[in-house]
Amino acid sequence: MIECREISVTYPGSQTKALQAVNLTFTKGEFICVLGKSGAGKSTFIRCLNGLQIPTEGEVIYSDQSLNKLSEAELRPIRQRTGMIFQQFNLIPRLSVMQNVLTGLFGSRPSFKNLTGLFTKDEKSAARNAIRSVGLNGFENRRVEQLSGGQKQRVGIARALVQQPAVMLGDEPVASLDPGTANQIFTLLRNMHDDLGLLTIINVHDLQLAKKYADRVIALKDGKVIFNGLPEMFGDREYEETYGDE
Ligand SMILES: Nc1ncnc2c1ncn2[C@@H]1O[C@H](COP(=O)(O)OP(=O)(O)OP(=O)(O)O)[C@@H](O)[C@H]1O
Repeated sequence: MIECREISVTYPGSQTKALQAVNLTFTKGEFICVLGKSGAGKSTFIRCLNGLQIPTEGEVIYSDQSLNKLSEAELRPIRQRTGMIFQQFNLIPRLSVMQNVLTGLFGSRPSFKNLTGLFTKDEKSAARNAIRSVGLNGFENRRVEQLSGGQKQRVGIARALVQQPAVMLGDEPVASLDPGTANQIFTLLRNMHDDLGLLTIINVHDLQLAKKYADRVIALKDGKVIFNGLPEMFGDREYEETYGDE
């Protein structure tokens, strides 16, 4: 479904590669966690998967299309089917839960419609269903700034869900949450993944979460893949290699 062929990223003005010749293949139905210490290249990697970052070398193939070769207009439907959740939630704090979730539909509508802020009955109903499925029934009109971190991430997930994603990407989505809430969010993501048959790829700092929820673990170090396999094969030696003296 997604294939990374020898992708490398060098940021302008930087001497080092943030990603170095990464070769990986991802299939529908897989739930994958990407581990690595700060600066290992996890965010850069996730951003390459939906065309937010175009590799300086190599290419990402998404359902037989090379992302390098697509125009912004051609990338749009791919991004629309790719839900993305973030560490800092990337919500609009002063707007309601409902209004934030509806922004997930922006990519599928003509821009002039987004300027009006008007949504159809069906769109509102889809947003309400997404809000219900993340456990926030009754919070539709609550302003996001009044919610806890875990509730905010649920709104982020509902916004991704309303896009009817085939792929769900997460860039450290639980890094700002306490361990109990982080587990609840991962349980929600895993259930959603199983129900909808998604491909889910999530950056996470916490090895225990990766071991508990992932089908496959990938570890990055200095932009290189140093582990790619079953969570139970990621042992002390792999931990030491990934995190070193952290
Ligand atoms: N916009 C940028 N310009 C220049 N260098 C960058 C940029 N973004 C990231 N880097 C560098 O690329 C490398 C990989 O960064 P990246 O953010 O992908 O790592 P990460 O594993 O996600 O780290 P963290 O967990 O701290 O977010 C780091 O050395 C970082 O300093």
